[in-house]
Amino acid sequence: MKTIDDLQVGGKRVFVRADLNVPLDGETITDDGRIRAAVPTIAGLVKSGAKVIVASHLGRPKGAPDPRFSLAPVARRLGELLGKEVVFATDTVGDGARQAVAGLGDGDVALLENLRFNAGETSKDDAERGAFADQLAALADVYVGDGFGAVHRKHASVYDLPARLPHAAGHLIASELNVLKQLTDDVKRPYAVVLGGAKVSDKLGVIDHLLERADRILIGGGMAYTFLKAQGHEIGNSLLQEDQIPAVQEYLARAKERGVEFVLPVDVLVAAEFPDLKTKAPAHPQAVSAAEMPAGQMGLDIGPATCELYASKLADAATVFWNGPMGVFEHPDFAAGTKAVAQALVESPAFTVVGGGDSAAAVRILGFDENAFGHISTGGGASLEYLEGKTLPGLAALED
Ligand SMILES: Nc1ncnc2c1ncn2[C@@H]1O[C@H](COP(=O)(O)OP(=O)(O)OP(=O)(O)O)[C@@H](O)[C@H]1O
Ligand SMILES: O=C(O)[C@H](O)COP(=O)(O)O
Repeated sequence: MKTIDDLQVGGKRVFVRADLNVPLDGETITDDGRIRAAVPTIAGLVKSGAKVIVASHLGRPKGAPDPRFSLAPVARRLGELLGKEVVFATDTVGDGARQAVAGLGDGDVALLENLRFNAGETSKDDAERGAFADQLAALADVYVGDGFGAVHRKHASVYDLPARLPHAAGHLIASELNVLKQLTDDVKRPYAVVLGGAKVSDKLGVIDHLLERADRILIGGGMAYTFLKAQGHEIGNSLLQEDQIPAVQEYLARAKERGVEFVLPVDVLVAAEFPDLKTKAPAHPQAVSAAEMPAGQMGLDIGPATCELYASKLADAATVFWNGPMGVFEHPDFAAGTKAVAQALVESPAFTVVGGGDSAAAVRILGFDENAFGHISTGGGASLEYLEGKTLPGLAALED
């Protein structure tokens, strides 16, 4: 795979596919980690005198313009971080984009509007995606793939566009792969993996692979309840992936056979309903045994005994990979589990990797110093699929 250093970019129009999909509260960016991670590549291109065209998706709009998902606030923040004007194009491949690109001098930067305002970006139809990629290709001379968080998506700007232009990987992709390779090639043991979060169906599959790799797997977040149910426990109204129960039972049996330690919550925090994340009104949580969750209640965080248990299981690990918050950390009543795991990682001498948009944001929003972790990956789904050994479309497309 060529890197950006192999390209001659001076005076050329360089299309940078970044992942600037940041959490927004209205027009306020609540965590700018992904924008900061994109800066080294963009700043390097500016320094080399390229005409830089940055593009990204934000959220999941339905293939048409939707102001809630505009990248305008991101353009402002990117400009602040670069210390220079970022011209914002009001569309992605229309007059706005063409004019913005035509007006670029050497070392200037434009950000296109959300790629997903165009149905072609995410289409399953090769021809429709290809037609959109042709329109994007007309804007640029060279392609730099740097949106690590989106490389697992077979989308026009990630997969089809690099085939149409000279291409290379940017600094973020290169540094993410450098770190994640250490978890696939020569991982230092004991290797512990902590999994949580809400995208349960996306993430259960990775356990299949981890059973061959990890020494210890700790489960929290919304994922834990499918495991507790599979063990025959009552889980009230907690998040459940019912169709995955047989798979989960098979994972538990295989873990036993292979001597992989599988650690599940021993207690959880429950409440009668999902908390209000806007008002943050007190949710009156109750700590209960994981084996005795009351019917009608919902598990929303790991409990205090589990926090201690998980901290002890992480204390002597040599490598830790963590994806997915332990609870609904956005509400103060259910942030303790995520804080406890983050604290355990900070105190551990292990090489620690935190992967995932929400997990990385949680660590920063809860006030942890990101430098206290070995690596904070900008990719959640992307890093998990990479660890699974899957071929990622956005990486395959950058190979020669
Ligand atoms: N018990 C629970 N019930 C419901 N939601 C939960 C629970 N525990 C955690 N969550 C939610 O999980 C969400 C994060 O999960 P997600 O799987 O998206 O994490 P991520 O991998 O870091 O992000 P991404 O995959 O988007 O990069 C948070 O918004 C949190 O509120
Ligand atoms: O947040 C992410 O994981 C990436 O930006 C990809 O977004 P997606 O899951 O909407 O494709």
